[in-house]
Amino acid sequence: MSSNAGETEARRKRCFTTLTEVKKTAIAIALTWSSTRQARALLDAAIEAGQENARFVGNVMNAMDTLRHFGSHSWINECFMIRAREVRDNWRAYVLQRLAYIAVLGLAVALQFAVTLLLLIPEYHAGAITIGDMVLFNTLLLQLNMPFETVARAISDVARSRADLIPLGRLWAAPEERQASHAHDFKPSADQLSFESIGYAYDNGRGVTDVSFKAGRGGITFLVGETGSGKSTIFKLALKSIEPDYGRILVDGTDIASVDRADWYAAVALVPQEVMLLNEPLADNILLGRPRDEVRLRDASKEAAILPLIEALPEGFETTVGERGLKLSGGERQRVAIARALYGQPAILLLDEASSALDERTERDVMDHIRTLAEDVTVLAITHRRGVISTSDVVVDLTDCALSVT
Ligand SMILES: Nc1ncnc2c1ncn2[C@@H]1O[C@H](COP(=O)(O)OP(=O)(O)OP(=O)(O)O)[C@@H](O)[C@H]1O
Repeated sequence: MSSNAGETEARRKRCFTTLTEVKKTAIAIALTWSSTRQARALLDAAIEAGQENARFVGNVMNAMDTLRHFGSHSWINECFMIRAREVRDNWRAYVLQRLAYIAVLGLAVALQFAVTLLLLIPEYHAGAITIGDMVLFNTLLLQLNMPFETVARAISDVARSRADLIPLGRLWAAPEERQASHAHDFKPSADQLSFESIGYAYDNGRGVTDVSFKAGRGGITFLVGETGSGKSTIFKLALKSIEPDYGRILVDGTDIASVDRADWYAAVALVPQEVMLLNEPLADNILLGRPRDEVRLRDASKEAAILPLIEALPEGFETTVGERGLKLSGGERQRVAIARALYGQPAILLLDEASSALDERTERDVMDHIRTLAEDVTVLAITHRRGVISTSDVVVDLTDCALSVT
């Protein structure tokens, strides 16, 4: 009779244990399913934000020269901080969600373990279960560690992401180029640019030699010449990216070597061959962090022959241009770059084959606008297409650096 009662009691306990296990498994599966769905969304957002940030960082690295040239440090820092914060917030949301899930799961496992142990220890004493069963519990206990390992991995991922961002921050914050030792406030008046017997040799001995010419207002000064004749080198010298080995570059009689770089950049604008665009609104791509002036923004866009296109867009100046400006054609990208240069109302404008991606008609429109501007601005342009040159322009032929002005 008592052995029957004992068996019934043992069966009841086994039933209870099995039921508890089934319930716990069902709850764990439901919890894991719903939590994983939520975590996936958060993880996707975190990875997306990370990738977006990486793309942004890549663009910024490619565009370092342009951004420095337009004095966009604080704007780009701000953009960078916003994105870095977004990445951090997304990862934090993901980690917190995982932590909550793991905490609930861990508690449930611990509770189940405690209850099961309480029930099974008397069974073991009664000889109903073996030591092997107890080892099984030990295995369960070890499994409790796994969620915590996941947390540790997530935290180390966050730490690694942060570590990835810090070097860029340091790079960006690094001191810029050395400034002219006797720098002074500089404002060009007549904007006449004179190259006087300039020579520059790269490490490989190539470069330019004895280049002399003058560029002033009233027409565009075109630099022409065979490939490798030194056109881009002349631009690098004019932008103070490199310093001449001999000779002088004067602006209104002042050697630009003595002009502070920031003052020089404020006076000179470059439209490069390779246009750098960020996946930001058109207005931001033109302003690059400079204070927004609606009239100037419209005027610059009009002079760059891109205003009608911008106004035809549903979001106008607020339209984002896509990754590296992919939503725009080559010609449109160049016109944005021209508007960007003109927005700063420069005294000297450098165009590095700035209209080469435009179709003939648009190129003519843009160059006509620029020719009008050349009444008030000194425009120096590199071109391979002689067709864009008009009779009012000046041509500096750099072929073999044997300079001839026609
Ligand atoms: N960073 C550099 N390092 C070494 N040599 C260079 C460098 N940049 C240009 N050169 C050399 O200096 C010379 C002038 O080059 P530059 O790029 O100024 O010519 P370019 O007239 O602009 O050519 P292209 O019409 O092909 O753009 C060439 O012989 C070129 O190989």
